[in-house]
Order: sequence, then C-alpha cells, then structure tokens
Amino acid sequence: MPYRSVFHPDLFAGKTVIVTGGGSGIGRCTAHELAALGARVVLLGRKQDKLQVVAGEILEDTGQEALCFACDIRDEDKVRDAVAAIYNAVGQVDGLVNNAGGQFPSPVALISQKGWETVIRTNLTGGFLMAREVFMQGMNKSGGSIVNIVADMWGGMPGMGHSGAARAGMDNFTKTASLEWACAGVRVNAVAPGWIASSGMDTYPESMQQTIKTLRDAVPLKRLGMEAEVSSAICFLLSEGAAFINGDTLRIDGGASQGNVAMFPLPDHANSKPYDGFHRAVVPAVLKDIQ
Ligand SMILES: CCCCCCC/C=C/C(=O)SCCNC(=O)CCNC(=O)[C@H](O)C(C)(C)COP(=O)(O)OP(=O)(O)OC[C@H]1O[C@@H](n2cnc3c(N)ncnc32)[C@H](O)[C@@H]1OP(=O)(O)O
Ligand SMILES: NC(=O)C1=CN([C@@H]2O[C@H](COP(=O)(O)OP(=O)(O)OC[C@H]3O[C@@H](n4cnc5c(N)ncnc54)[C@H](OP(=O)(O)O)[C@@H]3O)[C@@H](O)[C@H]2O)C=CC1
Repeated sequence: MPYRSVFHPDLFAGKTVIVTGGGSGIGRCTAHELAALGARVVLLGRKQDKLQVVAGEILEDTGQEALCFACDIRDEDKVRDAVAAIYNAVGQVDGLVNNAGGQFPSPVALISQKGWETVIRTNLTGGFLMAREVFMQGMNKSGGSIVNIVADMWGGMPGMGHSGAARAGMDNFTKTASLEWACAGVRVNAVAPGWIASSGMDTYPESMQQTIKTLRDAVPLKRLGMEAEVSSAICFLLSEGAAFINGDTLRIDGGASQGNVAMFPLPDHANSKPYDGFHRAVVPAVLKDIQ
C-alpha cells in the first residue's frame, strides 16, 4: 500500500538516508515514507531477503530504487565494511535512522549474562557503531542528520531491564554526539516510541500480548501507536524543518509518560464535569499520603 505522508513530496529529494532494521516494522514504514518523499533509501539489517522484499515494495510504490546491505550492527568489522560499501555506492549519506533493535521480555533476575549482553549490544553498541562509522566515513565532512530510536521507559519497566538500560544509554549518547558533532553540521536526535502496534510486537509471546492490552488502556489516547506515527516524527527530525533541533528526544506515546496515570486516574469527560471528582477525591488523598 502506498505510504501517505503529511510532508511535501520533495522533502528529501537528492538526499540519501540509511535505515537500520529497514526490513520490518517501524524501519520498513520509515523507509517507505522517506522514499515517498524523494529520498534514496539504504536498507540495512541482518537478513538480505527481508530487505529485498521491502526494496521491491518501495520500487512498486514510489519508483525509487532502495539499496540493501546485510549487516549485523553488533559486529564492528561488519559495520565498518557495510558503511564503506554504502559510501562507495552512494557517495554521500545525509541521514541515518538508527532503528534496528529489540529484546526478549524477561524479569531481570532471570536474564543470563549472554542475554544481557545480546540486548545491550543490539540496542546500544550497534547504534553507536553505526553512528560513528557514518560520521567518520563522510558525514563529518558533508553534514547530516541522525535519528536514534530509543524507547519510552524512563521510569523503568518490568521485563525490560536490559533494553531499558540500553535505551537510556542510547539517549545519553544522542546528547553527547549532538554536542560533539554540531560543529560538523551533524544534528543528532532521538525518538522514544511508547507502545506501537508494529510487526515486531507480534513476535512477543501470548502472555506479553495480554500485558500490552492492559498497558494500552493506561495510554491517555486509549490506543497503541501506529508505525506511521513514528516514521513521520523521524522524517521531521531528519528534515530541514528541524534544523534547530539538536540533542533532543521526542516522545511518541499518546501521553503515556506524562504524569503517573496509574496513581492519577484520568477524568471521564463524557460522564462528568472536567476534573469533577479528580481534584476533590484523588488530589487531597495523594497530598494527605505525602504529608
Ligand atoms: C510506555 C511505553 C513503553 C515502551 C516500551 C518499549 C517496548 C519495546 C517494544 C519493542 O521493541 S517491539 C519489537 C522489537 N523486536 C523484537 O524485540 C524482536 C524480537 N527479539 C529478538 O529478535 C531478540 O531478542 C534480539 C535481541 C533483538 C536479537 O536476538 P538474536 O537473534 O541475536 O539473539 P539469539 O542469538 O537468538 O540469542 C542470543 C542470546 O540472547 C538470549 N536470548 C535471546 N532470546 C531469548 C529469550 N526469548 N529468552 C531468554 N533469553 C534469550 C540468550 O542468552 C541467547 O543465548 P543462547 O540461549 O542462544 O545461548
Ligand atoms: N514497537 C514498539 O512498541 C517499540 C519499538 N521500539 C524500537 O523500535 C525499533 C523498531 O521496532 P519494531 O519495528 O517494532 O520491531 P522489528 O522487530 O520489526 O524491527 C527491528 C528490526 O531490527 C533488525 N535487527 C535486529 N537486530 C539487528 C542486528 N543485530 N543487526 C541489524 N539489524 C537488526 C531486525 O531485522 P533482522 O532480524 O532481519 O536483522 C528488524 O528488522 C526497535 O529498536 C524497537 O526495539 C521502541 C519502543 C517501542
């Protein structure tokens, strides 16, 4: 299905953007939107066949030829070689979407060292390696924009100890890189998705799917996010429209991280006056508890 975008169709004309994890989910959606906006897209992931399928869809939908590079972002040598091959093929890289990642939900007490390191290397080290190589092999001279995908779990999240630690690290890396690379004309920002109904989420076990349904009800907008709602934010941050945004992290979570929705139930506007009952009942009770 062709991807509709809120942006002007020439937004990325003449630009080349690498999307890691471009073979599925949010990465695939972002690659489609970038191509629809005129970008030459480079898809990177571990499985060439998955990437080729997405490249075929992009060609059909937009007429743009996407390039595919198989690479495990946890392997320093492979990342260096893949980025060199990309620069060889395209000459200049204007954007990097550091999207590849994932985890297996597990209580921290049950995570093996190998499992911990797998998730840290996937979600932190891999993003660092990609950003460093793209910067050092050319973006340091041409300028550009990098968007890292982190995750909206700043208050901690049971089952996500390894991944949350990696994303917090990537968030801080975003800020340091934005400071160090600004003088080279490279902006570095991040997006922090909340719960997004992506194809990647479908891989989680049934027990986790039940948890996700419960979490969905705690989102102020009362739904999961959509892949396209993340890709549009990524496109904005990559674009000249965000030319003065650097080192920031944009939350895309339907408001889930604003305040403590578990402690402060949301007012029911349909059935009562705004905040009726909330200020009178909930706030005094909480204040009494903390006095
Ligand atoms: C308010 C909103 C909050 C927002 C919260 C954010 C929620 C985030 C959601 C998402 O990210 S959604 C979708 C992302 N996609 C995935 O997570 C894909 C599924 N996951 C994976 O494919 C893997 O977990 C991986 C880490 C991304 C890649 O693993 P890889 O294929 O390289 O690992 P393996 O070789 O299979 O395993 C290596 C090592 O890791 C441990 N391990 C892996 N899987 C499990 C598991 N299911 N249970 C326990 N341990 C696991 C294990 O030590 C493996 O070693 P061996 O056992 O093979 O020796
Ligand atoms: N969906 C959600 O609710 C949220 C997702 N996120 C994050 O957003 C990103 C996209 O997630 P989503 O689209 O949902 O999930 P997907 O699982 O569909 O996408 C993850 C992609 O990363 C690639 N990948 C994983 N490990 C590596 C590796 N070592 N080297 C190269 N590529 C790799 C995978 O491809 P392959 O296996 O072929 O290599 C896959 O295409 C991930 O980082 C995810 O953790 C963050 C917050 C919430």
